[in-house]
Amino acid sequence: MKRFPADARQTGKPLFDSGTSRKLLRFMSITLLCIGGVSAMTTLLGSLPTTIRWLVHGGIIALPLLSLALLEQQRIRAAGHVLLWGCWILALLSAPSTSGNRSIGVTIIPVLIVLMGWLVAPRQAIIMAGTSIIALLGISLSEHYAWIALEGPIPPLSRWTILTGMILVTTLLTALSYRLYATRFAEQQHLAATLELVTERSPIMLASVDEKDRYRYVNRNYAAFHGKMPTDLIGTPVSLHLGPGGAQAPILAIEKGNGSARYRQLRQNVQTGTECWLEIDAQRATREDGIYDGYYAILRDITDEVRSAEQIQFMAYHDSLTSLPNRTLLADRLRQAIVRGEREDSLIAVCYLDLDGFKLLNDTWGHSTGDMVLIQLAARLQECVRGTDTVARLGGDEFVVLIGGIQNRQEIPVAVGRLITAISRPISIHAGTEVGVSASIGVAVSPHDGEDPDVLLRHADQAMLMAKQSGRNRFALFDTELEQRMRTLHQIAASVEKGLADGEFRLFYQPKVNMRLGTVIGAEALIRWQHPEEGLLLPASFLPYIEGNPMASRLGQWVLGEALSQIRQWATQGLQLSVSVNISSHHLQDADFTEQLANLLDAHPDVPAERLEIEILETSAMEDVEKTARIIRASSVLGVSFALDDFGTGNASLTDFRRLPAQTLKIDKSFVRDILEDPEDLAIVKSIVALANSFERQVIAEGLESIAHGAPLLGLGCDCAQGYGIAHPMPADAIPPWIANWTAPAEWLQASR
Ligand SMILES: Nc1nc2c(ncn2[C@@H]2O[C@H](COP(=O)(O)OP(=O)(O)OP(=O)(O)O)[C@@H](O)[C@H]2O)c(=O)[nH]1
Repeated sequence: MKRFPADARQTGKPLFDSGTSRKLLRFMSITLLCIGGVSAMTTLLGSLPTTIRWLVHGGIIALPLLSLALLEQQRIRAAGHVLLWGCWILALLSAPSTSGNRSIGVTIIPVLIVLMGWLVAPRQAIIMAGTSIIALLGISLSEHYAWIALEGPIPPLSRWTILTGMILVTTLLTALSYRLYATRFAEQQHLAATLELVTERSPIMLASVDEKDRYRYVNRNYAAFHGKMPTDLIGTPVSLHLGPGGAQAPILAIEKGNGSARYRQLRQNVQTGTECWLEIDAQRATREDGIYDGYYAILRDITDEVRSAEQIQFMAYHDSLTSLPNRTLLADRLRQAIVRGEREDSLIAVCYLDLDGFKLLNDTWGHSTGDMVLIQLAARLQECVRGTDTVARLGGDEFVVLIGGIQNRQEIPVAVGRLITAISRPISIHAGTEVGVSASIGVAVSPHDGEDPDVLLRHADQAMLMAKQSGRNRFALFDTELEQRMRTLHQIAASVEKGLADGEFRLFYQPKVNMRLGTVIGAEALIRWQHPEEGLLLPASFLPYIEGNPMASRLGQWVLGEALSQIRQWATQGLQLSVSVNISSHHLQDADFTEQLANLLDAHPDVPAERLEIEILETSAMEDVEKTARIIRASSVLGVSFALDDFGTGNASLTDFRRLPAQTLKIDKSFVRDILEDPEDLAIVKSIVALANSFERQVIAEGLESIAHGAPLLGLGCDCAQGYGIAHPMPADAIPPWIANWTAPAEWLQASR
């Protein structure tokens, strides 16, 4: 019978190991065979009835042979049983022939009992001892009442000599057995005590349940888990503490697992009131006869393991800052959404968000404030979508929102509009301080723009870049034309990069003059691309394509450096000329623009910073007046001056204008071109000049197409101009001779008087 662990004290095993048992049994069998041979030739059993005599003779031969055969098959215990029980029966059968229970045969019974304990099992030895007493009692009674009147001849050996020998052997064997039993018992006691110590001290919970589903044994931990003492549980039905379902669970698991089962279960720790994950190892117990005897279970609290596995799992699929799904989980959700969309015949909008100017926010307020903003935005985005939709962070300032269940495309702008509104609400970063954030969003719609997660994400990303390039804080829907355009943009940016590396870019210079004084006041640097196959290209054929691309900033830096080198070169030729350079709004918005400028000026120490002027489009300055003003102020500290290019086209309000510390206004050529015929344009130019005068700014007319255009400008107080009417842009080495030869037309001098 298997019991755990109380029954560990009773092993029921023989004292001898199988090797010793085998040797002993073999020895005994052979000895018995010899005895059998000798006894067959003597008249030892002569007084017995013939049948019993032959039975005893046959037994003495058959038993050892059978035992030896069983030993051959490694069936040691069976061999032991056959031999010992067989000898015992033969001893009893032959007892009457040699004077009943005083016979020599009977004297071997104690020896057999001791051997039974050694070789087969202590329990069998006890049975043999008990039945021996009954059998011997029966023999004594039969002798007394002379039921059996068998009196044979006295055996040739002296009965007393054999008796004494047998008593000595039995005493010796008994003493030996006692020692062996005592040692084994002490070992068992020690093992049981150790087991008890281990089971009670270990964090493991143990329970043994009987065949009627009652606790047979529980250790202290198990009982404590249920808020009880072991004595409160032992003997009570399991269902009383775990409910019928809880009581059935291990039994079902064992049945399913063919005798043993390992499974996990979430259970309430009654003592602490917390929920715990338990790992349960259950094993069916069976009695020796194979009958079900309940089960025992080892339970381990694996809550920490489960929690940390959950944590690791969470970290593998979520962004650590915002706890939003990461790229891996997003791909999975997107796959599921595509399948759901196909099933429900609905659309999925994949919205790719990239915050605008987040680098500057980080640089201005610090990385931890940036983190705070990202966390707040993550929460806002989640508020904008349904529980079935997904908001993921890809890293940096990039998020993706999956919106499913869309029935028609008209719903998309509404949903994306909600995202834009949520993002643009001011975010409080410190007590009383708020920042404004915007995002550019690209939207790809499944199934039209792709049915594969990677393709959809790529298309949404491309659309997002378009939204960025079209001015930020807006969204763009992906379309195939857009993809083509993106590809073209990418190719142009790559060839510009190559052209820059191969030195194919040139700067041309267009003189700027003071018409009233008849002097050259500077030159505007204008980029040209000496393309190896397409010849000299004007900026309109490549600049718009790299707008918003990092290449634009790199090209802008090259222009600034080249212009500074040219100023220095002209100075060495005795020509002190100021140069203005056009800078794109994206380049100006580079977080390190002022730093780039300072580095370039440092690289040209002999060029006075005042000789450099930066022209920015009025329209782009108006996109973020505050930011542009900040950059202008920071760069002006270096000595560089600024001009607002194409002035009059950007609808700058007076407030904006006042906030922008640019020293010069360049009147857009569209107004200058028609001043001779169009009184409205003349009026515009007049008001710009008046505005410049009121705010003490310089003013210069762009696109002066003829000498005739000069006089009205001079009449309005606009003394400076540039344009084809004065000179076309020309290579740098053409500038000195042009200046040397240029004189102001007489009409201008007259108009100036
Ligand atoms: N605070 C914070 N900043 C991050 C984190 N990861 C990336 N960034 C920063 O986020 C900025 C992302 O900048 P970009 O998207 O390249 O540039 P941007 O300034 O947003 O410019 P545009 O996208 O062109 O509008 C970089 O400065 C990164 O250093 C983060 O976990 N926390």
